[in-house]
Amino acid sequence: MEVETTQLAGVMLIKPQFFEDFRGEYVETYNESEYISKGITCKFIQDDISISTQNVIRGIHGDAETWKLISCLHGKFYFVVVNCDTESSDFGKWQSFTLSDKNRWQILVPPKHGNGHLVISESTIFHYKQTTYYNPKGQFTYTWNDPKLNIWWPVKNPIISRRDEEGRFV
Ligand SMILES: Cc1cn([C@H]2C[C@H](O)[C@@H](COP(=O)(O)OP(=O)(O)O[C@H]3O[C@@H](C)C(=O)[C@@H](O)[C@H]3O)O2)c(=O)[nH]c1=O
Repeated sequence: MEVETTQLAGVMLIKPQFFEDFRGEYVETYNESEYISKGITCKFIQDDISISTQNVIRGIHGDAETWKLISCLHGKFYFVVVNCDTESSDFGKWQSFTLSDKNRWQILVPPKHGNGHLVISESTIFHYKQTTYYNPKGQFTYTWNDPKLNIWWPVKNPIISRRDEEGRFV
């Protein structure tokens, strides 16, 4: 696997190796010792998936504690990471990536960063590992089109949840 830095400090792009043969494909999606050897030393304690249909945006969500390792198990999505640390000079800096079941890319998202994804394929399975247990009270939410962040999305009218429409800070 290859691990690359990105335009955002602490955010890493991981490109796992995948193997194809006449039966299909094989990918190791996580291997603790290999990730540690590449500098990804977070202790992941919870795994999650969400399944969404085309044109859905989930996010922008984050919190002050959690590292997330994001991947696309099925389909394709446009994925955005944004620095949400109001004390950082990089607040509002964002970068986008396209994750799919073809490229198998993963993104490591540090605490105080928000993430959101737009489903491009008919449906997608968004998967992530995280270093904390679910704590909805600790999470922040920015709307996908918050002018403070000014993120470019390849869509004008996404399907979003009530929380994501309001950009609630819980
Ligand atoms: C996030 C989460 C949700 N849930 C439940 C609560 C709720 O009833 C249902 C749906 O939750 P939400 O509406 O918050 O799901 P969603 O809007 O998909 O929230 C997620 O968005 C992406 C972008 C992330 O990065 C995640 O960290 C998470 O914030 O799932 C859990 O049981 N455990 C969890 O870890």
